[in-house]
Parts: sequence; C-alpha cells; structure tokens
Amino acid sequence: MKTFTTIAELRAALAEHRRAGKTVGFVPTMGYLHVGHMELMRRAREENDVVVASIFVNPLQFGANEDLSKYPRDLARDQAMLEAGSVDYLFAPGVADMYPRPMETVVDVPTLGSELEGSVRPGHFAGVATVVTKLFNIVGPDRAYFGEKDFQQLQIIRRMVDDLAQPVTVIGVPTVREADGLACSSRNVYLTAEERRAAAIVPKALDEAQHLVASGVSDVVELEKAVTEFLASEPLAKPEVVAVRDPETLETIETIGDRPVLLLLFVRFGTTKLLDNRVIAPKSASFAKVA
Ligand SMILES: Nc1ncnc2c1ncn2[C@@H]1O[C@H](COP(=O)(O)OP(=O)(O)OP(=O)(O)O)[C@@H](O)[C@H]1O
Ligand SMILES: CC(C)(CO)[C@@H](O)C(=O)[O-]
Ligand code: BAL
Repeated sequence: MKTFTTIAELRAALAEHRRAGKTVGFVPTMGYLHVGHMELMRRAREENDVVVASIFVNPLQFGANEDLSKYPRDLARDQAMLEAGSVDYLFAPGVADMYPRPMETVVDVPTLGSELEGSVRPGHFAGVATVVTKLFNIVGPDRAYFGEKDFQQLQIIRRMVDDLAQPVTVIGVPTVREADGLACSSRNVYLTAEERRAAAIVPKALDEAQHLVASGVSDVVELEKAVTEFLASEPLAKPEVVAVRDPETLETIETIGDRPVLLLLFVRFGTTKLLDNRVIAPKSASFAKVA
C-alpha cells in the first residue's frame, strides 16, 4: 500500500489506473480503524479493481466544544490494518493539504442536516458534505462506501450525490457490532470500563423497540417514550435523541403503518456520545428478542 499526503500525488497515481479502465472504490474515514471500517474496505476490495482509503480528521465537522483535538489517532496502526486489508492507496492529508486557506465554499444539505444528530451538532453535516465532496473530487471514485451506523450521514450523502449529479455510486454497509451488540466506533475508546459495560443498553434499546412494534405498538410518541425510559433504566445512559422517522426523508411520522421506520438513537455516556439506529419493518413478526 502506498500512502500519500498531497492531492497531486494521489491524483497522479490514480490517473494511470483510470487510463487503464480500472474501477476505483473509495472508503473515507477519520482513522483509528476498527473492524467496522475494515468491513467497508472488504466490500470495496471485493467490488473494485483499485481501493483507496482516506484518513482525515476533518475540522469542518467539529463544533467548538467537540473532541477535534483529542480524537484518537494512530497512523502506523491504521496503515498496518489497511495493508492487511489489501487496500492499494491511503490518502492521509494534513489540514494544510486539504484546506490551504479557509474554505469559502460550503456544501450544505440543510433540511436533512439540521434534524436528529444535526440538532445537537449544528453545522456538523455541512462540514461532512463539504469534505466528502472535496474527497470525491480528489479521488474520483466509481463507488464510495459508508456505514449504516451513521445512518443520517449516509442519507445526506446519498441526497447530495443525487442533487449534484456527482458521478459516484454510494454504497451503505450494515453496522458491525461488538460481542454484546454495541456498534463498533472509534469513540468507544473514550468510555470508562463502567460506561463501556453500560453502553450495551443502546443495542438492547433497539431490540426493545423492535419487540414493541412487533407486539402492536404503533403510536410513535408512545414508542419514543418507551425507548427513552428503557435507556434511562441505565443510570449512566443520557439519551439525547430518540426518534422514529421515515428512513429516507428523515421526516417525522405519527403512526407506524406498513412501511419500515427508522429508529435513531444518540446517547451520551459521560462525555462520550454514541450513535445507533435500526430500520424496523413492522410486519417482521418473526423477530426474537435478544436477552
Ligand atoms: N460499526 C461500524 N460498522 C460499519 N461501518 C462503520 C462502523 N463504524 C463506523 N463505520 C463507518 O466508517 C466510516 C468512517 O467512520 P469514522 O471514521 O467516523 O468511524 P466511527 O467509528 O464512526 O467514528 P466515530 O466514533 O467518530 O463516529 C463511516 O462511513 C462510518 O459510518
Ligand atoms: C465521512 C467522513 C470521513 C467525513 O469526514 C466522516 O464523517 C466519517 O468518518 O464518518
Ligand atoms: N462518524 C461520523 C463523524 C463524526 O462523528 O464526526
């Protein structure tokens, strides 16, 4: 695997492949890789001739009081993992490579981006849409891979690509989980041992919601309240967003009918915020509750 830090070097390397008619798969990340990221790499490897990963902790998507400076970083470890995952190129620019001067241009998807996680992280999704557009322009991928764990991000990127006719196919990859069901996330390392044990309540709350829907709960306010109470049964869990929405538009809904619904959770443990979600198909009667 070759690592490049400048846009020009990466473009030069990829131009040769493009001339030879090779397809390029791209996996953007903020690094501190885990098995969830490696599943995205595996899919990209399976479906493309050339695989490019990026590691860039993007300042544009962090609020003033967020964890930009303490975001976990370990480039050598990440490089070894990517090498083992047969990734061809790593693009790991510094902030000055990506933003040699303050960005004047912003890509915003304001309605989808102000909902849910956007309501507690104002400006976050404009920072994501802007950097992803710039990364797409640098890499020129045929396919780009994003995790369903960041469901709102995935839908915003899908909408952005569609609205702007960006020439890339966006592929969503199912969430990879730890043994107790907690979604793998770089930020899990912030959790204390006690918080880490408590965090297992998050996937259990998704199971609980699915169980409630299967047993006939169709009122969204009732379901959101029940899930919030379920989460609050764990004293260390502070639910910030518990929302049932339309999976595509993220619009609010009142009643669960025949169509699948998205349940999105944003739960704080101490200073660490964890995201999770599930698309619940109301008619899936065969669901067995996980103890
Ligand atoms: N558990 C997971 N399963 C599948 N994809 C994942 C998982 N965790 C992250 N991803 C995806 O990897 C890509 C890069 O994400 P990122 O580097 O922010 O990792 P992260 O673990 O989500 O970090 P953070 O803890 O900061 O949210 C995103 O598309 C994200 O959705
Ligand atoms: C897509 C992304 C790499 C943009 O910085 C980031 O938001 C992430 O890691 O999910
Ligand atoms: N995983 C999404 C990137 C972020 O939280 O900033």
